[in-house]
Amino acid sequence: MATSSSHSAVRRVAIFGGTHGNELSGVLLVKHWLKHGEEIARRSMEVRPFITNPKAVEKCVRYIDTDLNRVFDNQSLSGDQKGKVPYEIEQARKINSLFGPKGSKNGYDVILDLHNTTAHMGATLILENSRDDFTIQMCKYIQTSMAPESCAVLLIEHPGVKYATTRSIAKHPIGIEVGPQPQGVVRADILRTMKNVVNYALDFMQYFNEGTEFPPCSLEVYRVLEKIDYPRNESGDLGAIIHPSLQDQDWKPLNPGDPMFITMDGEVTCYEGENTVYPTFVNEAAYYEKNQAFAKTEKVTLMAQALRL
Ligand SMILES: CC(=O)N[C@@H](CC(=O)O)C(=O)O
Ligand SMILES: [Zn+2]
Repeated sequence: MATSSSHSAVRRVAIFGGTHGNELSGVLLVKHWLKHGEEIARRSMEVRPFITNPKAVEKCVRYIDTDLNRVFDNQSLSGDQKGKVPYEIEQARKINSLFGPKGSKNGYDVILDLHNTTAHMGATLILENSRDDFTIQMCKYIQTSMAPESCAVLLIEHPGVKYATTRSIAKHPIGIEVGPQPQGVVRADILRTMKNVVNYALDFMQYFNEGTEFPPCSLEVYRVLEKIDYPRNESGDLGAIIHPSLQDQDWKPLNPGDPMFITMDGEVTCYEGENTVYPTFVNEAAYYEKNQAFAKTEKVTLMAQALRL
């Protein structure tokens, strides 16, 4: 077995902001970098900032017709949909032709997609593939550089839960999710954290292109297991809300018997699973419509081989 994986140089990197128009750290950073490209320039590669959903940004909403970050599947991208095409599908096709096409060797090498969450997740890297050594090494580098500030890695590779993200058209997609930040609001601390993560990611790629060898590494990630919805009544309205002892406790253990939800009358629903899980996206505003109160994750350790050019 090879002891190091050899990759070709990173030539083209895109930084996406405004995939959700009301997640303002990424919107402001990308708009800034469109004017001040020198701040993200690195000698060995092209770095292109891009606003992915300009109409949603203009209106400061998550999306116009449908969630852009769910429509990068082959069917939506292929263009055989009849009738009036939703704005985000049109936009997805445009983005796919500029930065993809998805699954081809012509796609961008890396796409960093910037998001904010209303959940108390801190800096989070979203990884789509547990066997992509390049991206695992990048996550490790970012995590190490961010210390002592924490930087969790969320692995969304799960047949039932995975979705077709905007960044998935790149060879190495990575989501950068930072919170808590309310929708339509920008906080300097959250924006600064996001900017630091982007700069560390770019530094990693520059070092890699210069021939730096990264030793084998292990990476602790939180792997998504399941989405949990709020208790709801027959009409689909909320029957209970996140319990105060779960609120803001993203990445903290949820043990059997721990409270999850509380009704308006004070009735508590507890976690009845057998194993400790690690909730994330707890009380994310955008997920009420997606029937998700939080996601359960488990801790898993990934391994990556040594990496060099
Ligand atoms: C709050 C939010 O928008 N989160 C992103 C996560 C991701 O990019 O994978 C989403 O649901 O698309
Ligand atoms: Zn988002």
